[in-house]
Amino acid sequence: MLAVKDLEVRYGGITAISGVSIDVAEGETVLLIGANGAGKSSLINAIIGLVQASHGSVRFAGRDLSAVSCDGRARAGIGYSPEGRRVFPTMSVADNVLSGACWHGGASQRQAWAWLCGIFPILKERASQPAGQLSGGQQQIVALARAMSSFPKLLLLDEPFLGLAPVWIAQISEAIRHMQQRGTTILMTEQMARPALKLATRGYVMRGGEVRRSGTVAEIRDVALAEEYL
Ligand SMILES: Nc1ncnc2c1ncn2[C@@H]1O[C@H](COP(=O)(O)OP(=O)(O)OP(=O)(O)O)[C@@H](O)[C@H]1O
Repeated sequence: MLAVKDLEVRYGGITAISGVSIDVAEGETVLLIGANGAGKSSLINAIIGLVQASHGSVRFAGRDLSAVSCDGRARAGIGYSPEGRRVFPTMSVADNVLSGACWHGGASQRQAWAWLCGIFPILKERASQPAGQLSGGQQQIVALARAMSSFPKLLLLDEPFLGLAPVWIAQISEAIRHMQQRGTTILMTEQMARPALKLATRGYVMRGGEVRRSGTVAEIRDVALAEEYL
């Protein structure tokens, strides 16, 4: 479903990632693990189109995305939950969530809202409250629901557990399992290897902007846990 080949991302004179190639097959949950600065966000941002790759290619469902805009990639079926949640703080919880599928018609948005409130009852309880007033865990739920609201084929989750207490990690993990049961393909980054390894089928370990190891969860577990320690 996703094929990244020999990707390079530069910020001026800084090379954030280079020579990165990863594949994600339909229905898989693939983990990108690595410490701060490993290049995980740069890779995710290049896939969704927030940063321009200086070399290499990203293909989604057989289509080269190099000339496709960020919102074109979202419309093509890629959902994205950014590192640090990035909710719109003055917009209501409901508007935040539905902004993830703003090109959908009203019926589809109502269906998404009902579905998401069933998974996350807090969305309904806080629907009209400004999202900036929520706790970090609650904001992560808003960010995840926003990414899910377009019923994406591929879900990109950038550090969904960052800074969260165990109770919120459990809720986010449950929602990720829900998306897995729907057959959604997932690519997630994490520094917190332990909860992420429970969700993934395969993974890549990144360090210094490069993929250093890849394999099944069993094959990368030791290296991933060492990266978590780092
Ligand atoms: N906008 C930017 N301008 C300059 N350098 C950047 C920028 N964003 C990231 N970098 C650099 O690129 C490298 C990779 O950063 P990136 O954020 O992709 O890593 P990461 O693995 O996601 O780390 P973190 O978990 O801390 O976000 C780092 O050296 C970082 O300092």
